[in-house]
Amino acid sequence: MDDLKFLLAYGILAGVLFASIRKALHDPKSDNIPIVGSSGFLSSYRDALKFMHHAAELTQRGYDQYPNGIFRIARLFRWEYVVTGPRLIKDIAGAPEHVISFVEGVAENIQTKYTMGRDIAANHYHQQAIRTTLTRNLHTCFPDVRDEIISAFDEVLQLGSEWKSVTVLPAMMEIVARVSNRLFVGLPLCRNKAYLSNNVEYTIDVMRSAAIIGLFPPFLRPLIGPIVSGNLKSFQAAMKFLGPILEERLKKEEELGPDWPGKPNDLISWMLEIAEGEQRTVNPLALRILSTNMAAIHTTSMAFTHALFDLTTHPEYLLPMREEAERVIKEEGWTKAALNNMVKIDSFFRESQRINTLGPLGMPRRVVAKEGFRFSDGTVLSEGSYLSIAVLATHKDDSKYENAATFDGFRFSRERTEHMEHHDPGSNQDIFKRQMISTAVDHLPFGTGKHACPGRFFAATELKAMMAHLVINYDVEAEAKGVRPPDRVFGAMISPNEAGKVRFRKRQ
Ligand code: HEM
Repeated sequence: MDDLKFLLAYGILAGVLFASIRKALHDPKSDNIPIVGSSGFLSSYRDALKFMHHAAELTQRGYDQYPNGIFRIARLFRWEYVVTGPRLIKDIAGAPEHVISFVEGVAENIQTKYTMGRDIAANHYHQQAIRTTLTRNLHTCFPDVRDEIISAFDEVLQLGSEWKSVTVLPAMMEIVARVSNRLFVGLPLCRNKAYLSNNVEYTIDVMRSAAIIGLFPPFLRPLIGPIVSGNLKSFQAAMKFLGPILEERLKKEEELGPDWPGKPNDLISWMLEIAEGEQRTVNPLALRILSTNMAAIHTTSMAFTHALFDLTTHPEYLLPMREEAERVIKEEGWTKAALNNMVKIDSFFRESQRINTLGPLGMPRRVVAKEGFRFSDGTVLSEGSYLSIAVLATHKDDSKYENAATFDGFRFSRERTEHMEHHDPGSNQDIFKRQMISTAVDHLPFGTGKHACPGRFFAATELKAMMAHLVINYDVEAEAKGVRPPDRVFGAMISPNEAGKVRFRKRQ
Protein backbone atom coordinates (compact mmCIF):
# COMPACT_ATOMS: atom_id res chain seq x y z
CA MET A 1 0.00 0.00 0.00
CA ASP A 2 1.50 3.41 -0.89
CA ASP A 3 1.78 6.13 1.74
CA LEU A 4 -1.12 8.26 0.46
CA LYS A 5 -3.63 5.40 0.41
CA PHE A 6 -2.41 4.33 3.80
CA LEU A 7 -2.95 7.80 5.30
CA LEU A 8 -6.38 8.10 3.71
CA ALA A 9 -7.49 4.74 5.04
CA TYR A 10 -6.12 5.59 8.43
CA GLY A 11 -7.88 8.97 8.49
CA ILE A 12 -11.28 7.42 7.74
CA LEU A 13 -10.80 4.66 10.29
CA ALA A 14 -9.65 7.13 12.93
CA GLY A 15 -12.91 9.04 12.49
CA VAL A 16 -15.07 5.92 12.73
CA LEU A 17 -13.23 4.79 15.82
CA PHE A 18 -13.41 8.08 17.65
CA ALA A 19 -16.07 6.96 20.10
CA SER A 20 -14.55 3.58 20.85
CA ILE A 21 -11.22 5.18 21.76
CA ARG A 22 -12.94 7.24 24.41
CA LYS A 23 -14.32 4.07 25.93
CA ALA A 24 -10.91 2.44 25.86
CA LEU A 25 -9.41 5.36 27.76
CA HIS A 26 -11.90 5.05 30.57
CA ASP A 27 -11.27 2.48 33.27
CA PRO A 28 -13.33 3.06 36.44
CA LYS A 29 -11.07 0.92 38.68
CA SER A 30 -8.11 3.16 37.96
CA ASP A 31 -9.90 6.49 38.22
CA ASN A 32 -8.00 7.32 41.40
CA ILE A 33 -4.57 7.03 39.74
CA PRO A 34 -3.35 10.56 38.97
CA ILE A 35 -3.01 11.66 35.36
CA VAL A 36 0.00 13.56 34.15
CA GLY A 37 -1.34 15.77 31.38
CA SER A 38 -5.01 16.24 30.59
CA SER A 39 -7.96 14.05 31.48
CA GLY A 40 -10.48 15.30 28.90
CA PHE A 41 -10.98 13.02 25.89
CA LEU A 42 -9.79 15.38 23.17
CA SER A 43 -7.03 16.89 25.26
CA SER A 44 -5.78 13.47 26.39
CA TYR A 45 -5.69 12.43 22.74
CA ARG A 46 -3.57 15.54 22.10
CA ASP A 47 -1.32 14.47 25.00
CA ALA A 48 -0.95 11.03 23.43
CA LEU A 49 0.36 12.68 20.27
CA LYS A 50 2.58 14.94 22.36
CA PHE A 51 4.02 11.83 24.03
CA MET A 52 5.59 10.87 20.70
CA HIS A 53 7.96 13.84 20.96
CA HIS A 54 8.00 14.67 24.67
CA ALA A 55 7.90 11.31 26.42
CA ALA A 56 10.91 12.10 28.63
CA GLU A 57 9.53 15.47 29.81
CA LEU A 58 6.06 14.05 30.58
CA THR A 59 7.57 11.12 32.49
CA GLN A 60 9.93 13.37 34.43
CA ARG A 61 7.01 15.63 35.38
CA GLY A 62 5.13 12.62 36.71
CA TYR A 63 8.18 11.33 38.55
CA ASP A 64 8.75 14.70 40.26
CA GLN A 65 5.14 14.68 41.52
CA TYR A 66 4.90 10.97 42.39
CA PRO A 67 8.40 9.63 43.13
CA ASN A 68 7.01 6.61 45.03
CA GLY A 69 3.77 5.75 43.33
CA ILE A 70 1.94 5.30 40.05
CA PHE A 71 0.73 7.91 37.59
CA ARG A 72 -0.71 7.56 34.12
CA ILE A 73 -0.06 9.15 30.77
CA ALA A 74 -2.42 8.98 27.78
CA ARG A 75 -1.22 6.92 24.82
CA LEU A 76 -3.15 6.69 21.55
CA PHE A 77 -5.56 3.91 22.54
CA ARG A 78 -4.80 3.27 26.19
CA TRP A 79 -3.27 4.57 29.38
CA GLU A 80 0.36 3.95 30.24
CA TYR A 81 0.64 3.35 34.02
CA VAL A 82 4.08 4.53 35.09
CA VAL A 83 5.55 3.05 38.25
CA THR A 84 8.17 4.77 40.43
CA GLY A 85 10.07 4.07 43.65
CA PRO A 86 11.87 0.98 44.96
CA ARG A 87 8.91 -0.65 46.70
CA LEU A 88 6.59 -0.75 43.71
CA ILE A 89 9.41 -1.61 41.28
CA LYS A 90 10.13 -4.65 43.49
CA ASP A 91 6.45 -5.62 43.24
CA ILE A 92 6.77 -5.74 39.44
CA ALA A 93 10.19 -7.43 39.45
CA GLY A 94 8.88 -10.29 41.56
CA ALA A 95 5.43 -10.75 40.01
CA PRO A 96 4.90 -14.03 38.13
CA GLU A 97 4.34 -14.04 34.37
CA HIS A 98 0.70 -15.21 34.73
CA VAL A 99 -0.07 -12.09 36.80
CA ILE A 100 2.06 -9.36 35.21
CA SER A 101 3.27 -10.42 31.78
CA PHE A 102 6.61 -9.43 30.23
CA VAL A 103 5.69 -11.21 26.99
CA GLU A 104 2.41 -9.29 26.63
CA GLY A 105 4.08 -6.00 27.56
CA VAL A 106 6.75 -6.44 24.90
CA ALA A 107 4.10 -7.65 22.43
CA GLU A 108 2.46 -4.21 22.55
CA ASN A 109 5.80 -2.59 21.55
CA ILE A 110 6.85 -5.02 18.84
CA GLN A 111 3.41 -6.45 17.93
CA THR A 112 5.00 -9.91 18.24
CA LYS A 113 1.97 -11.81 17.01
CA TYR A 114 2.04 -10.11 13.62
CA THR A 115 5.72 -9.30 13.17
CA MET A 116 7.35 -12.49 14.48
CA GLY A 117 4.51 -14.96 14.96
CA ARG A 118 2.71 -16.46 17.94
CA ASP A 119 5.18 -19.30 18.34
CA ILE A 120 8.07 -17.09 19.47
CA ALA A 121 5.95 -15.54 22.21
CA ALA A 122 4.81 -18.96 23.42
CA ASN A 123 8.14 -20.79 23.47
CA HIS A 124 11.27 -19.26 24.96
CA TYR A 125 13.88 -21.98 24.74
CA HIS A 126 16.39 -19.60 23.11
CA GLN A 127 16.21 -17.39 26.20
CA GLN A 128 16.94 -20.42 28.35
CA ALA A 129 19.96 -21.24 26.15
CA ILE A 130 21.23 -17.65 26.56
CA ARG A 131 20.63 -17.61 30.32
CA THR A 132 22.33 -20.97 30.96
CA THR A 133 24.63 -22.48 28.30
CA LEU A 134 25.78 -19.30 26.55
CA THR A 135 26.61 -17.60 29.84
CA ARG A 136 28.42 -20.70 31.18
CA ASN A 137 30.47 -20.88 27.97
CA LEU A 138 31.75 -17.31 28.11
CA HIS A 139 35.09 -18.38 29.63
CA THR A 140 35.63 -21.19 27.10
CA CYS A 141 34.52 -19.11 24.12
CA PHE A 142 36.41 -15.95 25.11
CA PRO A 143 39.33 -16.61 22.69
CA ASP A 144 36.80 -16.65 19.82
CA VAL A 145 35.24 -13.39 21.03
CA ARG A 146 38.70 -11.82 21.28
CA ASP A 147 39.73 -13.11 17.84
CA GLU A 148 36.58 -11.67 16.27
CA ILE A 149 37.06 -8.29 17.98
CA ILE A 150 40.60 -7.98 16.58
CA SER A 151 39.61 -8.83 13.00
CA ALA A 152 36.35 -6.83 13.10
CA PHE A 153 38.08 -3.64 14.36
CA ASP A 154 40.77 -4.06 11.66
CA GLU A 155 38.39 -4.70 8.80
CA VAL A 156 35.53 -2.38 9.73
CA LEU A 157 37.51 0.65 10.90
CA GLN A 158 40.48 0.27 8.49
CA LEU A 159 42.74 2.58 10.48
CA GLY A 160 46.36 3.59 10.08
CA SER A 161 48.55 6.06 11.93
CA GLU A 162 46.64 9.07 10.47
CA TRP A 163 43.49 10.37 12.20
CA LYS A 164 40.28 9.18 10.48
CA SER A 165 36.64 10.21 11.14
CA VAL A 166 34.29 7.28 11.62
CA THR A 167 30.47 7.33 11.85
CA VAL A 168 30.23 5.40 15.07
CA LEU A 169 26.82 3.68 15.26
CA PRO A 170 26.87 1.86 11.88
CA ALA A 171 30.50 0.83 12.43
CA MET A 172 29.74 -0.53 15.91
CA MET A 173 26.62 -2.25 14.61
CA GLU A 174 28.82 -4.15 12.13
CA ILE A 175 31.46 -5.01 14.73
CA VAL A 176 28.93 -6.10 17.37
CA ALA A 177 26.94 -8.13 14.81
CA ARG A 178 30.13 -9.98 13.84
CA VAL A 179 31.34 -10.60 17.37
CA SER A 180 27.90 -11.72 18.58
CA ASN A 181 27.39 -14.05 15.64
CA ARG A 182 30.74 -15.69 16.24
CA LEU A 183 28.97 -17.19 19.28
CA PHE A 184 25.54 -17.54 17.70
CA VAL A 185 26.39 -19.22 14.36
CA GLY A 186 30.20 -19.37 14.22
CA LEU A 187 32.64 -18.99 11.30
CA PRO A 188 32.34 -18.35 8.36
CA LEU A 189 28.73 -17.07 8.48
CA CYS A 190 29.55 -14.55 11.24
CA ARG A 191 31.70 -12.67 8.68
CA ASN A 192 29.20 -12.73 5.84
CA LYS A 193 28.32 -9.06 5.26
CA ALA A 194 24.97 -9.79 3.63
CA TYR A 195 23.91 -12.05 6.54
CA LEU A 196 24.99 -9.45 9.11
CA SER A 197 23.29 -6.50 7.48
CA ASN A 198 20.16 -8.58 7.02
CA ASN A 199 20.10 -9.18 10.80
CA VAL A 200 20.22 -5.43 11.38
CA GLU A 201 17.51 -4.97 8.73
CA TYR A 202 15.29 -7.60 10.37
CA THR A 203 15.14 -5.61 13.62
CA ILE A 204 14.35 -2.43 11.70
CA ASP A 205 11.67 -4.27 9.68
CA VAL A 206 10.03 -5.59 12.85
CA MET A 207 10.15 -2.22 14.65
CA ARG A 208 8.83 -0.34 11.59
CA SER A 209 5.94 -2.77 11.09
CA ALA A 210 5.17 -2.67 14.83
CA ALA A 211 5.06 1.14 14.81
CA ILE A 212 2.54 1.14 11.95
CA ILE A 213 0.37 -1.59 13.50
CA GLY A 214 0.47 0.28 16.83
CA LEU A 215 -1.20 3.28 15.16
CA PHE A 216 -4.36 1.20 14.82
CA PRO A 217 -6.74 0.42 17.67
CA PRO A 218 -6.32 -3.12 19.04
CA PHE A 219 -9.48 -4.54 17.51
CA LEU A 220 -8.30 -3.65 13.99
CA ARG A 221 -4.82 -5.10 14.42
CA PRO A 222 -5.70 -8.69 13.46
CA LEU A 223 -6.84 -7.24 10.14
CA ILE A 224 -4.02 -4.75 9.58
CA GLY A 225 -1.16 -6.75 11.19
CA PRO A 226 -0.80 -9.46 8.53
CA ILE A 227 -1.06 -6.88 5.70
CA VAL A 228 1.66 -4.66 7.15
CA SER A 229 4.13 -7.32 8.17
CA GLY A 230 3.16 -10.37 6.07
CA ASN A 231 6.30 -12.23 5.00
CA LEU A 232 8.93 -9.78 6.18
CA LYS A 233 11.51 -9.67 3.38
CA SER A 234 14.36 -9.85 5.86
CA PHE A 235 13.04 -13.13 7.30
CA GLN A 236 12.99 -14.69 3.83
CA ALA A 237 16.52 -13.40 3.22
CA ALA A 238 17.75 -14.80 6.53
CA MET A 239 16.47 -18.23 5.59
CA LYS A 240 18.84 -18.26 2.62
CA PHE A 241 21.78 -18.06 5.03
CA LEU A 242 20.48 -19.96 8.04
CA GLY A 243 18.44 -22.64 6.29
CA PRO A 244 21.37 -24.72 4.89
CA ILE A 245 23.38 -24.53 8.16
CA LEU A 246 20.42 -25.57 10.30
CA GLU A 247 19.52 -28.42 7.94
CA GLU A 248 23.12 -29.64 8.08
CA ARG A 249 23.17 -29.54 11.89
CA LEU A 250 19.87 -31.38 12.19
CA LYS A 251 21.10 -34.01 9.72
CA LYS A 252 24.35 -34.51 11.63
CA GLU A 253 22.47 -34.99 14.92
CA GLU A 254 20.14 -37.47 13.30
CA GLU A 255 22.99 -39.49 11.82
CA LEU A 256 25.63 -39.24 14.55
CA GLY A 257 23.69 -38.47 17.72
CA PRO A 258 23.60 -35.30 19.84
CA ASP A 259 27.33 -35.31 20.71
CA TRP A 260 28.85 -35.83 17.29
CA PRO A 261 32.60 -35.28 17.01
CA GLY A 262 33.48 -31.72 15.98
CA LYS A 263 30.06 -30.33 16.99
CA PRO A 264 30.48 -26.52 17.10
CA ASN A 265 30.19 -24.81 20.45
CA ASP A 266 27.65 -22.15 19.43
CA LEU A 267 24.09 -20.98 20.04
CA ILE A 268 22.71 -23.33 17.36
CA SER A 269 24.10 -26.34 19.27
CA TRP A 270 22.98 -24.91 22.64
CA MET A 271 19.44 -24.40 21.35
CA LEU A 272 19.34 -27.90 19.88
CA GLU A 273 20.24 -29.28 23.32
CA ILE A 274 17.01 -27.76 24.69
CA ALA A 275 14.56 -27.68 21.75
CA GLU A 276 12.00 -30.46 21.54
CA GLY A 277 9.57 -31.84 18.94
CA GLU A 278 8.38 -29.29 16.38
CA GLN A 279 10.94 -26.79 17.60
CA ARG A 280 13.73 -28.96 16.21
CA THR A 281 12.99 -27.83 12.68
CA VAL A 282 14.55 -25.15 10.50
CA ASN A 283 11.97 -22.33 10.71
CA PRO A 284 11.56 -22.10 14.51
CA LEU A 285 15.32 -22.34 15.00
CA ALA A 286 16.01 -19.61 12.41
CA LEU A 287 13.40 -17.36 13.98
CA ARG A 288 15.13 -17.72 17.35
CA ILE A 289 18.57 -16.89 15.91
CA LEU A 290 17.00 -13.77 14.39
CA SER A 291 15.23 -12.94 17.62
CA THR A 292 18.47 -13.28 19.62
CA ASN A 293 20.22 -11.03 17.11
CA MET A 294 17.38 -8.56 17.56
CA ALA A 295 17.80 -8.53 21.35
CA ALA A 296 21.60 -8.33 21.11
CA ILE A 297 22.86 -6.19 18.22
CA HIS A 298 21.08 -2.86 18.55
CA THR A 299 21.25 -2.76 22.35
CA THR A 300 24.96 -3.63 22.52
CA SER A 301 26.06 -1.38 19.66
CA MET A 302 24.04 1.52 21.07
CA ALA A 303 25.68 0.98 24.48
CA PHE A 304 29.16 1.03 22.92
CA THR A 305 28.35 4.11 20.81
CA HIS A 306 27.06 5.99 23.87
CA ALA A 307 30.20 5.00 25.81
CA LEU A 308 32.42 6.23 22.98
CA PHE A 309 30.57 9.56 22.80
CA ASP A 310 30.96 9.84 26.59
CA LEU A 311 34.67 9.02 26.34
CA THR A 312 35.37 11.56 23.61
CA THR A 313 33.35 14.25 25.43
CA HIS A 314 35.29 13.47 28.64
CA PRO A 315 38.75 12.58 27.25
CA GLU A 316 40.29 12.62 30.75
CA TYR A 317 39.03 9.03 31.17
CA LEU A 318 41.10 7.62 28.30
CA LEU A 319 44.51 7.35 29.99
CA PRO A 320 43.29 5.78 33.28
CA MET A 321 41.31 3.16 31.35
CA ARG A 322 44.28 2.48 29.07
CA GLU A 323 46.60 2.14 32.07
CA GLU A 324 44.17 -0.30 33.71
CA ALA A 325 43.68 -2.42 30.58
CA GLU A 326 47.43 -2.62 29.84
CA ARG A 327 48.30 -3.50 33.44
CA VAL A 328 45.63 -6.20 33.80
CA ILE A 329 46.43 -7.79 30.42
CA LYS A 330 50.15 -7.79 31.26
CA GLU A 331 49.45 -9.58 34.54
CA GLU A 332 46.73 -11.99 33.41
CA GLY A 333 46.62 -12.09 29.60
CA TRP A 334 43.45 -11.82 27.50
CA THR A 335 40.92 -13.89 29.45
CA LYS A 336 37.35 -13.45 30.57
CA ALA A 337 38.59 -13.47 34.18
CA ALA A 338 40.98 -10.58 33.43
CA LEU A 339 37.99 -8.46 32.42
CA ASN A 340 36.62 -8.83 35.97
CA ASN A 341 39.64 -6.87 37.19
CA MET A 342 39.04 -3.97 34.81
CA VAL A 343 36.94 -2.13 37.38
CA LYS A 344 37.35 1.33 35.84
CA ILE A 345 36.16 0.18 32.42
CA ASP A 346 33.29 -1.67 34.12
CA SER A 347 32.34 1.46 36.08
CA PHE A 348 32.55 3.62 32.94
CA PHE A 349 30.00 1.42 31.16
CA ARG A 350 27.72 1.22 34.19
CA GLU A 351 27.72 5.03 34.41
CA SER A 352 27.21 5.44 30.66
CA GLN A 353 24.23 3.05 30.81
CA ARG A 354 22.84 4.92 33.83
CA ILE A 355 22.80 8.22 31.93
CA ASN A 356 21.91 6.84 28.48
CA THR A 357 18.87 4.61 28.79
CA LEU A 358 16.98 3.02 25.88
CA GLY A 359 14.16 5.46 26.65
CA PRO A 360 12.43 7.29 29.52
CA LEU A 361 10.34 4.17 30.23
CA GLY A 362 11.48 0.57 30.63
CA MET A 363 10.32 -2.90 31.68
CA PRO A 364 7.02 -2.82 29.75
CA ARG A 365 4.40 -5.16 31.23
CA ARG A 366 0.70 -5.99 30.97
CA VAL A 367 -1.54 -7.10 33.80
CA VAL A 368 -2.95 -10.48 32.72
CA ALA A 369 -4.49 -11.83 35.95
CA LYS A 370 -8.32 -11.74 35.81
CA GLU A 371 -8.47 -10.15 39.25
CA GLY A 372 -5.88 -7.50 38.29
CA PHE A 373 -2.76 -6.73 40.31
CA ARG A 374 -2.62 -5.20 43.78
CA PHE A 375 0.63 -3.34 44.57
CA SER A 376 2.03 -3.41 48.10
CA ASP A 377 0.75 0.15 48.67
CA GLY A 378 -2.81 -1.02 47.87
CA THR A 379 -3.06 0.44 44.34
CA VAL A 380 -4.90 -1.90 41.98
CA LEU A 381 -4.39 -2.11 38.22
CA SER A 382 -7.05 -4.08 36.41
CA GLU A 383 -6.55 -6.83 33.86
CA GLY A 384 -5.31 -5.50 30.53
CA SER A 385 -3.52 -2.45 31.99
CA TYR A 386 -0.16 -1.60 30.45
CA LEU A 387 2.55 -0.47 32.82
CA SER A 388 6.22 0.45 32.74
CA ILE A 389 8.89 1.99 34.96
CA ALA A 390 10.23 5.55 34.85
CA VAL A 391 13.76 4.27 34.27
CA LEU A 392 15.52 7.45 33.16
CA ALA A 393 14.01 9.62 35.92
CA THR A 394 15.02 6.94 38.49
CA HIS A 395 18.60 6.99 37.19
CA LYS A 396 18.74 10.78 37.37
CA ASP A 397 17.34 11.07 40.89
CA ASP A 398 19.74 12.95 43.21
CA SER A 399 18.45 11.02 46.21
CA LYS A 400 19.81 7.82 44.59
CA TYR A 401 23.01 9.11 42.96
CA GLU A 402 25.14 12.03 44.11
CA ASN A 403 25.09 14.73 41.41
CA ALA A 404 22.94 12.40 39.38
CA ALA A 405 22.85 14.65 36.29
CA THR A 406 26.66 14.64 36.05
CA PHE A 407 28.57 11.97 34.12
CA ASP A 408 31.05 10.53 36.63
CA GLY A 409 32.74 7.62 34.83
CA PHE A 410 34.48 6.18 37.86
CA ARG A 411 31.72 6.69 40.45
CA PHE A 412 31.17 2.94 40.79
CA SER A 413 34.83 1.86 40.79
CA ARG A 414 35.48 4.51 43.47
CA GLU A 415 32.62 3.13 45.55
CA ARG A 416 34.01 -0.38 45.14
CA THR A 417 37.51 0.74 46.21
CA GLU A 418 36.19 2.73 49.18
CA HIS A 419 34.13 -0.25 50.23
CA MET A 420 37.17 -2.55 50.07
CA GLU A 421 39.18 -0.12 52.21
CA HIS A 422 36.57 0.31 54.92
CA HIS A 423 35.00 -3.11 55.13
CA ASP A 424 36.02 -6.65 55.66
CA PRO A 425 37.44 -7.65 52.25
CA GLY A 426 35.88 -11.07 52.82
CA SER A 427 32.36 -9.64 52.61
CA ASN A 428 32.18 -9.02 48.88
CA GLN A 429 28.40 -8.79 48.60
CA ASP A 430 28.05 -5.02 48.26
CA ILE A 431 30.99 -4.65 45.91
CA PHE A 432 29.38 -6.94 43.37
CA LYS A 433 26.27 -4.78 43.48
CA ARG A 434 28.25 -2.00 41.77
CA GLN A 435 29.29 -4.12 38.78
CA MET A 436 27.96 -3.47 35.31
CA ILE A 437 25.99 -6.72 35.27
CA SER A 438 24.31 -6.14 38.66
CA THR A 439 20.72 -5.00 38.43
CA ALA A 440 18.92 -3.07 41.18
CA VAL A 441 15.70 -1.14 41.68
CA ASP A 442 17.64 2.07 41.08
CA HIS A 443 19.78 0.69 38.23
CA LEU A 444 17.68 -0.66 35.37
CA PRO A 445 19.57 -0.67 32.03
CA PHE A 446 19.06 -4.45 31.93
CA GLY A 447 15.75 -4.43 33.83
CA THR A 448 15.62 -6.25 37.17
CA GLY A 449 13.93 -9.32 38.65
CA LYS A 450 12.55 -12.33 36.83
CA HIS A 451 13.07 -10.98 33.30
CA ALA A 452 16.35 -9.12 33.81
CA CYS A 453 18.29 -9.40 30.55
CA PRO A 454 19.78 -12.92 30.32
CA GLY A 455 22.28 -11.67 27.69
CA ARG A 456 23.87 -9.09 30.01
CA PHE A 457 26.81 -11.32 30.98
CA PHE A 458 27.70 -11.74 27.32
CA ALA A 459 27.02 -8.05 26.56
CA ALA A 460 29.32 -6.94 29.40
CA THR A 461 32.08 -9.34 28.30
CA GLU A 462 31.82 -8.15 24.71
CA LEU A 463 31.63 -4.44 25.55
CA LYS A 464 34.51 -4.51 28.05
CA ALA A 465 36.72 -6.58 25.73
CA MET A 466 35.97 -4.13 22.89
CA MET A 467 36.77 -1.11 25.06
CA ALA A 468 40.02 -2.65 26.38
CA HIS A 469 41.05 -3.48 22.80
CA LEU A 470 40.21 0.06 21.70
CA VAL A 471 42.06 1.96 24.43
CA ILE A 472 45.15 -0.26 24.15
CA ASN A 473 45.42 -0.09 20.35
CA TYR A 474 43.90 3.20 19.28
CA ASP A 475 43.75 6.89 20.05
CA VAL A 476 40.29 8.38 19.92
CA GLU A 477 39.00 11.96 20.05
CA ALA A 478 35.80 13.94 19.48
CA GLU A 479 35.01 15.20 15.99
CA ALA A 480 34.40 18.63 17.57
CA LYS A 481 36.10 19.12 20.93
CA GLY A 482 33.70 18.89 23.90
CA VAL A 483 30.64 18.32 21.68
CA ARG A 484 28.58 15.16 22.15
CA PRO A 485 26.44 14.31 19.10
CA PRO A 486 22.84 14.86 20.30
CA ASP A 487 20.72 11.76 20.91
CA ARG A 488 17.84 10.90 18.59
CA VAL A 489 14.41 10.57 20.15
CA PHE A 490 11.65 8.50 18.51
CA GLY A 491 8.57 8.42 20.73
CA ALA A 492 9.57 6.45 23.83
CA MET A 493 12.91 5.35 22.31
CA ILE A 494 16.22 7.14 22.68
CA SER A 495 19.14 6.25 20.44
CA PRO A 496 22.66 7.64 20.08
CA ASN A 497 23.02 9.89 17.05
CA GLU A 498 23.35 7.57 14.03
CA ALA A 499 25.35 10.19 12.12
CA GLY A 500 27.63 11.05 15.08
CA LYS A 501 31.37 10.73 14.34
CA VAL A 502 34.55 10.37 16.35
CA ARG A 503 38.17 10.37 15.14
CA PHE A 504 40.44 7.34 15.52
CA ARG A 505 44.05 6.50 14.71
CA LYS A 506 46.23 3.48 15.41
CA ARG A 507 48.65 4.06 18.26
CA GLN A 508 52.31 4.24 17.25
C1 HEM B 1 23.98 -3.59 26.35
C2 HEM B 1 23.26 -4.55 25.82
C3 HEM B 1 21.89 -4.96 26.27
C4 HEM B 1 20.94 -4.23 26.94
C5 HEM B 1 21.02 -2.77 27.39
C6 HEM B 1 19.81 -5.11 27.15
C7 HEM B 1 18.66 -4.73 27.81
C8 HEM B 1 17.59 -5.58 28.04
C9 HEM B 1 16.39 -5.21 28.75
C10 HEM B 1 16.11 -3.82 29.34
C11 HEM B 1 15.57 -6.29 28.77
C12 HEM B 1 14.16 -6.37 29.38
C13 HEM B 1 14.18 -6.53 30.87
C14 HEM B 1 12.81 -6.39 31.50
O1 HEM B 1 11.88 -5.88 30.87
O2 HEM B 1 12.66 -6.80 32.67
C15 HEM B 1 16.24 -7.35 28.07
C16 HEM B 1 15.71 -8.61 27.87
C17 HEM B 1 16.31 -9.57 27.09
N1 HEM B 1 17.57 -9.53 26.54
FE1 HEM B 1 18.88 -7.98 26.67
N2 HEM B 1 20.08 -6.32 26.60
C18 HEM B 1 21.34 -6.28 26.06
C19 HEM B 1 22.01 -7.31 25.44
C20 HEM B 1 21.49 -8.56 25.19
C21 HEM B 1 22.19 -9.64 24.51
C22 HEM B 1 23.63 -9.57 24.04
C23 HEM B 1 21.32 -10.69 24.43
C24 HEM B 1 21.53 -12.06 23.85
C25 HEM B 1 22.66 -12.69 23.82
C26 HEM B 1 20.08 -10.28 25.07
C27 HEM B 1 18.95 -11.06 25.19
C28 HEM B 1 17.80 -10.70 25.86
C29 HEM B 1 16.62 -11.56 25.98
C30 HEM B 1 16.47 -12.96 25.38
C31 HEM B 1 15.69 -10.86 26.77
C32 HEM B 1 14.29 -11.33 27.20
C33 HEM B 1 14.36 -11.87 28.63
C34 HEM B 1 13.10 -12.57 29.15
O3 HEM B 1 12.19 -12.82 28.40
O4 HEM B 1 13.04 -12.90 30.37
N3 HEM B 1 20.22 -8.99 25.52
N4 HEM B 1 17.47 -6.90 27.65
